[in-house]
Amino acid sequence: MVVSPMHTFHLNLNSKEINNIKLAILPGDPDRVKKIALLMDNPKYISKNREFTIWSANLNKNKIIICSTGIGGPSTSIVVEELSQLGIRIFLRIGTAGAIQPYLTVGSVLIVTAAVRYDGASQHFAPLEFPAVADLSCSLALIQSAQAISSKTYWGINVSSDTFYPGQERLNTYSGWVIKKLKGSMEEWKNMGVMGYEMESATLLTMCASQKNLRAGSIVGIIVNRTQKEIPNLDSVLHAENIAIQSVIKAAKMLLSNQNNIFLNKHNYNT
Ligand SMILES: O=P(O)(O)O[C@H]1O[C@H](CO)[C@@H](O)[C@H]1O
Ligand SMILES: O=c1cc[nH]c(=O)[nH]1
Repeated sequence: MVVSPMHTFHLNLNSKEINNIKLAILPGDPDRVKKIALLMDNPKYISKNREFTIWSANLNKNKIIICSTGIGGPSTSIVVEELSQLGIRIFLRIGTAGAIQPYLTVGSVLIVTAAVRYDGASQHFAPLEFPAVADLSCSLALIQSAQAISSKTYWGINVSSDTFYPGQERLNTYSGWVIKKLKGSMEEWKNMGVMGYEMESATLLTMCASQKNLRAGSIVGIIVNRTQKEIPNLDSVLHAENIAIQSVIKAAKMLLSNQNNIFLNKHNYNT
C-alpha cells in the first residue's frame, strides 16, 4: 500500500520533505529566512505561502528548517502547529525587539527566557495562569552562543504584545493616545524589570511549554531603546539582527550536537 505524504494546510510542506528534521529556526521577517539559510551548508529554498517563507540548510550533518512566522501570535501558532505535525520538536525564534530598560542599548541581544502573555493566541493553548517560559536547554544554548559573539548579551522577560502600537504604549500614532487600561503600562513593565517588547515569544513559548516533547527558545536583537527614541535606524536594525542570527545558528548547532544532554532527555525528546 502506498501511503501518501502528509501535507500541511498553510506551509506547503509534506512529511517527505521534512523527514527526520528536528529543529526549526523561526524568524519573524520572511526576508530573514534566506539570509539565515545562506550562512549554513547546502541552503535550499523550499516554499513560500503568505507570510511563510521556508528554506532548509545543513548544520554539520543535521538538516534544519528555517521558516518565517510573520508578525504576531496567530501566524506563529500556525507555524508551530504545522511543523510539529511534521516532526519538528525544537523551535528557536530569532527576532527583533524594542528595549524598555535604559541599559539595554541598541545592538544588544536578549534571550527571552519568559514572556508576559499580552497576546491572544497563547490563550487558545493554555489558560493565562500557565507561564510562557522557554525550555531551559534552549535558553542556555542561546545564552552561551550569544555570549561567545557579543559582550552585550542579556536575558530576561519580554512583553509579547498583539499590537505594535497601543499594546506597546506607543503615543506617536494617528490618535496619539491609548485606552485607559494601557496608559502607564510601559513604565509599569519597566519597574518590574521587563526588558522590552516584541510580538511572538509568548505564543511560541506557551505552545511549546504546554505540549508534550516540544521545546522552544527565543533570541531578539535590540533595534531601538524606547526610553530614548521611537524610530530605529536601518544600520542598527541590520547590526542587531546579524548578531542574533549568528547566535541562533550557533545555539542550534549546540542543541543538535548535544542530543544526549541531560536537559534534552528530560522530556523524551526523541519520542
Ligand atoms: O523582527 P521580528 O521577528 O518580526 O520581531 C518583531 O518585529 C515585528 C514588529 O515590527 C514583530 O514581529 C516583532 O515581534
Ligand atoms: O519596539 C519594537 C521593536 C521591534 N518589535 C516590536 O514589537 N517592538
